[in-house]
Amino acid sequence: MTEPKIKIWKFLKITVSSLLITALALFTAAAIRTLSLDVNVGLQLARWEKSNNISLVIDQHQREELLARFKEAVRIPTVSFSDTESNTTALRQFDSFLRKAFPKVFSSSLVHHELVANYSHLFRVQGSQPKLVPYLLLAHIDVVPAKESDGWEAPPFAAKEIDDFIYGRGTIDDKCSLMGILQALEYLLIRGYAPRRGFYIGLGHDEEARGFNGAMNIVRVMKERGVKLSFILDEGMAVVDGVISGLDGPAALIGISEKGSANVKLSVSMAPGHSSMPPRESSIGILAAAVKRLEDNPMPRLFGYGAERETFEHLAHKFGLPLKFIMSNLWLFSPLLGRVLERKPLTNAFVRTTTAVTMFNAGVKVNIIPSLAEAHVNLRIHSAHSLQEVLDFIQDTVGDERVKIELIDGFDPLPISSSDEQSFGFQIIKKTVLDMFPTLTVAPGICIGNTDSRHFKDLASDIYRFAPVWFKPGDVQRFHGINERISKKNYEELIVFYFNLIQNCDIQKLPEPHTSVHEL
Ligand SMILES: CCCCCCCC/C=C\CCCCCCCC(=O)N[C@@H](CC(C)C)C(=O)O
Ligand SMILES: [Zn+2]
Ligand SMILES: [Zn+2]
Repeated sequence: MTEPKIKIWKFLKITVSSLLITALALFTAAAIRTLSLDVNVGLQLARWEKSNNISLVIDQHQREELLARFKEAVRIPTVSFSDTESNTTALRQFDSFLRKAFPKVFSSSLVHHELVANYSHLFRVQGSQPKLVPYLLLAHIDVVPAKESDGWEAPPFAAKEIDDFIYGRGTIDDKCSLMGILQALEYLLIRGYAPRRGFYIGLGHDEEARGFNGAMNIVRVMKERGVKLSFILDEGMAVVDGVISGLDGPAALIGISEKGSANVKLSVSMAPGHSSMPPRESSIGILAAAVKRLEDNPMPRLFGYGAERETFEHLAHKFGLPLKFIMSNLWLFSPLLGRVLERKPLTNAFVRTTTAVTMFNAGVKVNIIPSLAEAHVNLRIHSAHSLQEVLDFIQDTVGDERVKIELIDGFDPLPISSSDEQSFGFQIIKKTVLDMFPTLTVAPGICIGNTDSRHFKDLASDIYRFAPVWFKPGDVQRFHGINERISKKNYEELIVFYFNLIQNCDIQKLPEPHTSVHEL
């Protein structure tokens, strides 16, 4: 499989002279604007409240036990096959497994547990200072289907260990977070920890089938109780290491929004007939032409108008020149960078609303002119676009009244969560990451897929999508793909991350910010 790296160094093929001419022309036109060399320099926190955090020391025996528990979780095939079909036997088995694996969590007087919609779980961990607004950690129990015959190196529900990695469906999506959160809480409770700030843990059972039963019912229960949250942390983004070429060192991308989505059905109906007397145009031909027009006319380039702009501005200082300069001045160069990023599917996803034709059905027999041809198009909506604008664009591009266009489901891009120095959730996550991995660059990111957290948007204005799962070159394809795996070390890091994060959330307020912007 081809590695979907950002071919940043293709920039080098852009001649220095053309770059300078463009820059100078635009610079003159925008003479009152100031060029910056690095917009991220000042974004560091000054001083944190002194804390007495317990540090997590894991001995060899505990290491073996925590890995055995994780493997057991992966071996339970909690597959969501579709919106209506899931493995309910496995979901019930998973419930029993959790109670056995984390006895302290299920027996502590500080923890209230309830089953929601039969298979989802909601935990409320009581804080000693009720004035501190609680937060929510989310993960999901279900996984997408996996077949060994697709090319897995190990059976997908065996949790086999190969070269210090555990292979299996759910190892990164999302049982590592689920088990990491509960294992961290188990360890904290064993050590006698009682949080100052209360928090919730929500484990949905049908995220891979849109979360309509699990997450949505957890939301309903929380709304009925009038819960308001300071922030939410769910799956989504990760630590990328060598995935963005030209970037010096690994980066933790904390998702501050996620793209919107739309599923649109296109259909053409005609009178059926004998294939010996074909009409000049068939339903298949008309529909195929419409689909081709959609593929040939991608949605407009919007790079720089959405939250993706912040990602590149934050990462700018980790690139060499000229990229550092370009990314630090996206007010000038975003059209240029957008053109480069659109060349690869992974980075194109950050540039525009994407259009994917995912299903095409027509015809029942070789000698019958088909009466109905149908195609499904899945669109992922850029944060500067709206669902309505996308539907209007499809209508204009198809431009054929014989093609019926129906919106099956869809939603706008999610609001953009705060990521400044006053942002409690973002800064707590950032501090927790940097305490563990001091050399990482932390930047806000956009989640190109959707997560259960979108159902919780009325409960918190700040939603983050992140876990410190390390993605190296080739790993992004393991997500919903073959050979999904996590290293034993990385799983242990996730436990430490949640263990520290929960304690870091106990601080009363963030330290005072300080800023400085270096200008040319
Ligand atoms: C600037 C380049 C940055 C590259 C970052 C790459 C990091 C990629 C890491 C993970 C891939 C994104 C996965 C996001 C989670 C998606 C979960 C999912 O599949 N959700 C479903 C939900 C649906 C409602 C069933 C979806 O289809 O989106
Ligand atoms: Zn997931
Ligand atoms: Zn998934």
